[in-house]
Amino acid sequence: MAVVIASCFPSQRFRNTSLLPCASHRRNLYFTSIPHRHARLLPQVYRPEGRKHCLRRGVSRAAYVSPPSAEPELTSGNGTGRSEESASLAPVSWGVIWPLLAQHKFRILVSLSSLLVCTSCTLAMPIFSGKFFEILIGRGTGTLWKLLSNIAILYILEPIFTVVFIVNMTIIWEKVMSTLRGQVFKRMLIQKVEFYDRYKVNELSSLLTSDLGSLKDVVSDNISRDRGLRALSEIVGTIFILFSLSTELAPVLGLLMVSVSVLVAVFKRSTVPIFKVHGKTLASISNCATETFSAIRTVRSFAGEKRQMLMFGNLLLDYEKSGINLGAVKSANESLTRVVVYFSLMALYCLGGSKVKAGELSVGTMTSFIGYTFTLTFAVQGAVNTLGDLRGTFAAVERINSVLSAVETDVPLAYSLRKELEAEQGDTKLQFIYNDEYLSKTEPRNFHYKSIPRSFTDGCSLAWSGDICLEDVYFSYPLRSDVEVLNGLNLTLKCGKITALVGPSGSGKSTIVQLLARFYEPTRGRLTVAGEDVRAFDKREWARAVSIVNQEPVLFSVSVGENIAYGLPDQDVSTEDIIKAAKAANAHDFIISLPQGYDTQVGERGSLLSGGQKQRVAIARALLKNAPILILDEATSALDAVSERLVQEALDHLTKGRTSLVIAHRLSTVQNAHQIAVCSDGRIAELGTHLELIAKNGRYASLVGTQRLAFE
Ligand SMILES: Nc1ncnc2c1ncn2[C@@H]1O[C@H](COP(=O)(O)OP(=O)(O)OP(=O)(O)O)[C@@H](O)[C@H]1O
Repeated sequence: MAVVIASCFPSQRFRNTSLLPCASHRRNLYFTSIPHRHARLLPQVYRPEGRKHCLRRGVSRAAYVSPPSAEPELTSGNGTGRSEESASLAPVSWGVIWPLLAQHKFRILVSLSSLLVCTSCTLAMPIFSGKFFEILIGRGTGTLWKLLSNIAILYILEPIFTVVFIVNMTIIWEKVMSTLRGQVFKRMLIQKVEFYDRYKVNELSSLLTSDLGSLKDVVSDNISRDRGLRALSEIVGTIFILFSLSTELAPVLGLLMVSVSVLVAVFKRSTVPIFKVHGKTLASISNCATETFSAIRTVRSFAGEKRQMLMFGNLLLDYEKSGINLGAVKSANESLTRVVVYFSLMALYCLGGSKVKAGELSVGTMTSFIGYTFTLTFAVQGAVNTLGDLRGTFAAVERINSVLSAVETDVPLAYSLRKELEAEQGDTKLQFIYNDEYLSKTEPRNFHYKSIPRSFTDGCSLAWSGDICLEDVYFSYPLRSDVEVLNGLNLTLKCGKITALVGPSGSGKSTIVQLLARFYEPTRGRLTVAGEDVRAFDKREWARAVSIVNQEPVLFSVSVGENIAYGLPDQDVSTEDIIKAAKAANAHDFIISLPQGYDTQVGERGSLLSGGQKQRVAIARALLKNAPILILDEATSALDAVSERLVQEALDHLTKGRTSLVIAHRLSTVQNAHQIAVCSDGRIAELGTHLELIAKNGRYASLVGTQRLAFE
């Protein structure tokens, strides 16, 4: 695979440079640097010190490019190339968990050995009890003190090995779960954007917390005495000892086992739907609470508290009902289990008692038998409870797998992420992030580009020097595939110039933005940069070539400085660079007046800042990113006059030298654009300058006339 580090020249010029890959086979590794003549193509706009435009650090910025002769094979349709195999690989399955467990072979060995020792101690106790009674009634061999000292050794060894067992099991499972959680999170991040249209944020976060939590608990809650593996080993050991003590009495307890097992099987089958309903209702409760609190201002403004309470109350009733159903099934099973145990004990007393009376069985053996009955009872009940927990866990795992079945994986994104992670083995403590065995397994086998996606440096330098074109683009949103939003749209965004996009609501303006950002791919037609299809470029790296500033910029709940530094998420950004970007975005003055300056926390989604302040932080972030393509989606429409002036100044700075697409409804913004495109019914109906379009007296003139493009 050809690897070129940080080349800033357009890919079509590979043939003309002395720094070309030196072999034609794409698996060879190539290193090169930026030819100066191409670096000069970059406009003289704001660049943080120390940052070499498109040049990114070391191997981490390695870019995968094809040999010059190969033409890119673009994936068809939405560009996924997903295979059946990938769909069948569930994110939480034995196939995924086994390799994670296998990394802890030594600990597993220690755990199983200590389990063997502590179970043997537990199982030896009833035998010693029997011997104790034999000695008391004068029939036993050996002294009482010798017996008691043996019992004391058992009492010391059992807790010690229990600790060793629990500690090791806990370490193994916590490590496995961290990796699994990291992998599921990663799996979510590589889904296509429509995945996030389909599922609520809260549903997704509960998969990571409560559903995966249930998988974690099934081990951590079941490593105590009488549960899980320990219960299972006690059951096996007890049955073995019982048969060696008395072949006549053992079948009585065997009957107990069979009965309980049948009950467990019935329980297992009957509770799956109840567990599912219970889990779903809990998720709805959590959704309702999240939605209410995140939209609290809307709730207040409509006096909607009562409605929200009623909605929440109804969900609580559903949860209560499913909880009671679950409890009823559990209690029926619990009492049936007890009935079987008591029935078996009675049988044991009758049969065993008569054998002792007839001298066919010693009192000690009978005493041991009674002891084992209780051991078995507790162990079987523990195993039943574990099975109950497993039911809940299976339901949770099924939920995770059904949501994360690979249907919506954004394969090109997954591909570029994997390559980047492979090249960048970072913090050893976070190896589960970098260890990408899982991603490579989930990557569909039939996914390939005839040539490997080109690098950011290619896409970036092309974007600095060439036009961006939407060529005969058709598009419908995956969740509404019957509605064609774009119908053969053609639009050229001239390099380094501002294109304003206007049009009636719902005409497809924001959809064009989503396609330019490659959140979605066109169903037909293509997007090109300097004549090259954008799908030829590495998707994550393409993201670095496009900056978007929205009407409602989303900030992270960290400090102002960290929010600005997010413009370069993989780099250590210096304070000077952050301040420089903030100054250029007209944000520095308000930031230093905040209580902790650049360290001030902005609150959830930036709620502790005003709209104009958030907007300027977002612009500073975009300035730091220094991407060649800029999209402003109604960036000033929600601001008052003063804020708008400050933001507009910052935007003027930001748009300088970049290929910009501006969606705006203020005439002042629109008429200063180099060209104006009028979008209507998913096409560009008119294109020209303000004066040209007014003279044409068409749709644009009518938009201005009807004040849908507002004068200030
Ligand atoms: N995620 C989505 N899934 C399905 N349909 C969508 C989605 N987003 C937008 N649409 C639909 O696509 C059409 C175009 O929407 P778009 O947001 O591009 O219009 P717009 O011109 O930007 O409108 P406005 O000026 O009101 O923001 C609309 O009919 C809208 O309902």
